[in-house]
Amino acid sequence: MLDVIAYLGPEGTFTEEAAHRLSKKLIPFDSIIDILDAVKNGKVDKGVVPIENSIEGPVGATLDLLAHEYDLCIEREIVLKVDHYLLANKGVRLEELTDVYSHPQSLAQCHKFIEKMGLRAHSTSSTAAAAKIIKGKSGACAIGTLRAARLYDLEIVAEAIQDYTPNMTRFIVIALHDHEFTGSDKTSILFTLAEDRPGGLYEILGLFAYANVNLTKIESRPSKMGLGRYIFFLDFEGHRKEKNISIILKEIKDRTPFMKILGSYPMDEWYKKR
Ligand SMILES: O=C(O)C(=O)C[C@]1(C(=O)O)C=C[C@@H](O)C=C1
Repeated sequence: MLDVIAYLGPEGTFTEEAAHRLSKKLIPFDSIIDILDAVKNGKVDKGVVPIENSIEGPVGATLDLLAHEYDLCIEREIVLKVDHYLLANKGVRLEELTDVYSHPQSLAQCHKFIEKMGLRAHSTSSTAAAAKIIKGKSGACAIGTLRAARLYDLEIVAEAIQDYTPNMTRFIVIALHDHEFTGSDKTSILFTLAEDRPGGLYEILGLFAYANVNLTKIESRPSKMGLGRYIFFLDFEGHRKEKNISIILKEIKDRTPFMKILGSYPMDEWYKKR
């Protein structure tokens, strides 16, 4: 039985492309919080959301919702190569364009192009939403996918307009439970420090170095408790049920006021080929 997967819609988004790697039974949602809600309430089996990009960095909404609002698991990661296309209504020439619409992440990943073209930028809930919005809109263009051009009958006026190439976005698959041991896994956690003192973060990171566990990502996000108070997000190689990892996680739990294990899941092929 194919899983029913929630993704950031409408049809034609990069998140849809990532979700298609899991299943053909996809349901579009307008926002990341709606996707997490659908997973939490059992309306879908899983949800696919973006978590970081190689140009723009973290997707704050995903990190903040997983930290503060939802107790859900990361079951898998999907790394996608993202090429942004400039889409416009049929017959419109590049020099006639004045306004560009797209998801904030896409606008940021194409910042130099937008500046060079002198376009006014407008944020939308997704790239495909932008493609629908510009239909029939004079002087308007959208940054989106090849599929969105076909779905919404738009012309491609410029290709691969992102500021840097390759441009990769990492998505996570959110479920109620995380993955069993597969032998080449990653684990994601978050934690806060008891106090702001020299060596506080070093002591936590040192637990991994001492156990020869490789960290693949560290990110700090505001804890919302005041300036200078952070939540730290860590990704590292290994499964939470492996003995050496479980010992580290117990140590962190004993030394920090707040720690969450977001999940253990198979490492995407992209990381294995690096
Ligand atoms: O709007 C889309 O097409 C999305 O899938 C969202 C999203 C994102 O939020 O990062 C996904 C991949 C790209 O980095 C640009 C936008």
